[in-house]
Amino acid sequence: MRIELADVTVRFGDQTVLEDIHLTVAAGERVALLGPSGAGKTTLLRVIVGAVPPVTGWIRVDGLDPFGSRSEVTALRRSIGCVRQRDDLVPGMTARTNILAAAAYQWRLIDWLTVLRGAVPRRYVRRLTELARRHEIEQLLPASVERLSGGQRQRVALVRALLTEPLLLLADEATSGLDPVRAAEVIEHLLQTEATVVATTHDLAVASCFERVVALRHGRVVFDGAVPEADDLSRIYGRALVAERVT
Ligand SMILES: Nc1ncnc2c1ncn2[C@@H]1O[C@H](COP(=O)(O)OP(=O)(O)OP(=O)(O)O)[C@@H](O)[C@H]1O
Repeated sequence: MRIELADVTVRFGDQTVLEDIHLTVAAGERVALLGPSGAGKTTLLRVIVGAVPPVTGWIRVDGLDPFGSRSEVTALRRSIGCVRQRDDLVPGMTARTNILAAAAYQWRLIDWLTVLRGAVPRRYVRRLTELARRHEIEQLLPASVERLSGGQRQRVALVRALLTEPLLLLADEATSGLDPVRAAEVIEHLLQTEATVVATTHDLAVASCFERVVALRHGRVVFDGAVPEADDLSRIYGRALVAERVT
């Protein structure tokens, strides 16, 4: 999905959180949104999904307005998958049920009944099997999510986001709290999808896995291009922040 933002400014009360954002992401592109805490990364994702309205500017996702008519909003929400900062898997439920619940808004009664019996509705069987294999969570599906490690939970959250075949995948700090090896694995899995991907991160090592980096600072785009070298970043953020790997 192609994303276009022009002249987007967001304020919360007196605080300007995003200022004059101009950004175009081509269909199929993979973009890391890099920046220190409070830079406005999550807010930018929330603008794209229509959760936070800008005070100026406009947004189009595949030509649709996330703040437009009900049919536009419904079409967009069905085409967008999200992996959140702290995965919001439901405790007490298995990984399989958590993943299937993502498709709940598309369910018919027969699907609900199938899931209540502990099975996968027929129309999701093939896709769940394929995704579970690709993202190496087949063995984890029957496990209660509390028993999974952070990296396993993030892979379950990723499969949950992909089950509905999103054209746009938004990942908000999908690797936070993971060690560098597990973080790299999650990113590798994230980048296997054919969807357009926009992923926020504090971490330059994570950002460097992407073909394009958009860096935010104090709500403004301060870099947009191929993965910057550390020297470029030190100009952008100052040496102290780079030393902390933009945390
Ligand atoms: N709903 C809200 N109401 C008021 N202020 C908010 C709201 N959401 C975010 N903010 C503020 O906007 C600023 C940017 O927040 P945002 O979560 O977008 O930053 P971020 O770059 O994603 O940070 P982090 O990496 O820590 O998640 C912060 O100062 C935050 O406190």
